[in-house]
Amino acid sequence: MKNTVRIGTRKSKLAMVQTNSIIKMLAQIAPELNFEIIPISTLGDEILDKPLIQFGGKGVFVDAFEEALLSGKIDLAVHSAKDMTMQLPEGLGIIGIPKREDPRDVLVTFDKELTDSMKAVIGTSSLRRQFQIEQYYQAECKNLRGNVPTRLEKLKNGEYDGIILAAAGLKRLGLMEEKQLHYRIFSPEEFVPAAGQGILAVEGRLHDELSEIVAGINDKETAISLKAERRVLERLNAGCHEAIGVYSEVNKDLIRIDAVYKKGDKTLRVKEEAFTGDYLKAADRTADKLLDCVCTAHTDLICTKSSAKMR
Ligand SMILES: NCc1[nH]cc(CCC(=O)O)c1CC(=O)O
Repeated sequence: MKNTVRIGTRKSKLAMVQTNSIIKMLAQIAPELNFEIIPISTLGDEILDKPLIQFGGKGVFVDAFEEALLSGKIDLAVHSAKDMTMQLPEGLGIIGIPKREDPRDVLVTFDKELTDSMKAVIGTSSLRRQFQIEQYYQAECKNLRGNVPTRLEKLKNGEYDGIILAAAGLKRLGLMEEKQLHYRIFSPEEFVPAAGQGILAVEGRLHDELSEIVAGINDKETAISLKAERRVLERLNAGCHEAIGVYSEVNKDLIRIDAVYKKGDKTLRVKEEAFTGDYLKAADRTADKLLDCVCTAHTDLICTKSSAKMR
């Protein structure tokens, strides 16, 4: 096997940090390998003035990588799992899934904390974040794009009273303890994260020698969680233009899945629990219940398995 592995990554600082952390893990299990980082520009990085939903959704961050992987220009690509499309091209797959970083969402404010039910202009382009933050504040959501440091700059410039970011990105960039910033961290129960949030996924060509090496970085529980969460999205046929949160946690023999879905004026919530080995069945049941309710239920809120209420 060639011993220089070329790893494609987006150019943002977060993408670079993520790629370097994967390289560190790989270097530990395969010290004979060398790594070269190949920065790749995607449509999603270049068009910054529109919400993603207006120009093709999630795929805009990953298509260029898949071409590069298939043509052999790169050997691996490092992604935030939550930005990945459901269908990967024939021959490619997620071959490495390390332990999940903090999955939670954080409301970041500058110089102040928001009080409950206060009127506030909130920066986020995510429909999932929009409908959930409305459960806590009288939020008027304004589009917010760009990489994490740019988003924080826009907050500091006073364009927003608060912005919502993933704890994972903030932590990876060392931006979770900035002076003057306040962080309201929501538990996954209070504010359901995006499928795959906080998880890194290494994409590569299936069944080659490298894929066996990369599998060495896998965290079993994270891998199960990611598969379960992605399965729910797949069954709902949900792209990033859907207001949907899916979060799962594996605890030894048990997996719990928690999903919220806003469709029209209905807000649906489903909780499932199953033996870990049945994680796909649990994901299917979660999706079935959501679909069922979208089609038939009169109630605008359902809770199964437990009585957690959204506010
Ligand atoms: N949509 C952008 C994006 N994709 C991945 C992360 C970082 C968090 C993660 O790794 O899941 C972010 C930033 C954010 O949502 O705050």
